[in-house]
Amino acid sequence: MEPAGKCAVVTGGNSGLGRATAEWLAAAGAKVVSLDPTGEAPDGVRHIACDVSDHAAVQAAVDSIDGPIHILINCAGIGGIGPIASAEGPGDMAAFRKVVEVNLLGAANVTAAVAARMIGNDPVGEDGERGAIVNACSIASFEGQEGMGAYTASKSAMAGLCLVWARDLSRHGIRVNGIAPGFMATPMVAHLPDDFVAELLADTEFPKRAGRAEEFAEVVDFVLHTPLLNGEVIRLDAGARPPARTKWSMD
Ligand SMILES: NC(=O)c1ccc[n+]([C@@H]2O[C@H](COP(=O)([O-])OP(=O)(O)OC[C@H]3O[C@@H](n4cnc5c(N)ncnc54)[C@H](O)[C@@H]3O)[C@@H](O)[C@H]2O)c1
Ligand SMILES: O=C(O)[C@H](O)[C@@H](O)[C@H](O)[C@H](O)CO
Repeated sequence: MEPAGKCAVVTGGNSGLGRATAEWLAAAGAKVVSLDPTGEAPDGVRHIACDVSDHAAVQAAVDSIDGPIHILINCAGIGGIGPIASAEGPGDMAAFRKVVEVNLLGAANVTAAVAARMIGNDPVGEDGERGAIVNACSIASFEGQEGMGAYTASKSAMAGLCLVWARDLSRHGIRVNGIAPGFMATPMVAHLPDDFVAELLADTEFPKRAGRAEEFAEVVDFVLHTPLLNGEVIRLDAGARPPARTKWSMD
């Protein structure tokens, strides 16, 4: 899927990985729309204020986009830390629900609305491709650390859904893939203490540094331009396999 002249929806396109991807898509000649409840879209990107966990708002936002939609990047996401239970009692189920509602159900809301539109697109190129969808997964899709239950629930589901949604949509010429980053330097993780981050990065293989948002956008570029890639989740984590817990997180 060549972005030039296409329409791309990026959720969470006003910050971090989504913003870098929206900027790359716009520079590549796509018409880009960011669905994000806060912040400002990059130059040349249309912003629709939208909470992806609000099903009706998502449908209205997608309906307000004229013409075909070819590309969807599901980047909207929030973090959340807390054990399922502790000596103080049960874990915070409202917080658990919120993370799953945004990261998982939000992505499902947008994918349902956008994919339904993609199905009506004219087929493009020798394969007759109609659309391409990329899900922001996480290293936590595979190795969630202590206290990361809600986030891991959402991100392991997002990874699992790449194949299922690819299977749902293959008959319509729509591909679905995921990218699973390790620690990326974005506003989402800017509040984390330096010693915690240092310990995480020490566990990477090579290179031992945080990823840059532009490196995520470069993998999106590769995914969009590689027609044979479908139902796959690409790790982008410098070979990191996080331990169960960091020294920092121990009591
Ligand atoms: N930064 C990392 O280390 C890292 C690693 C792996 C995966 N991820 C995932 O990548 C994605 C992007 O993360 P980031 O680091 O760029 O974070 P970020 O906080 O910089 O950007 C996330 C964006 O999502 C938006 N957002 C939050 N809730 C939303 C909602 N309900 N509806 C629509 N938009 C909403 C935010 O306003 C923000 O603009 C997330 O799904 C995150 O889980 C991040
Ligand atoms: O998805 C993310 O926002 C990040 O990758 C974090 O999950 C950390 O890198 C992880 O805690 C390391 O185990």
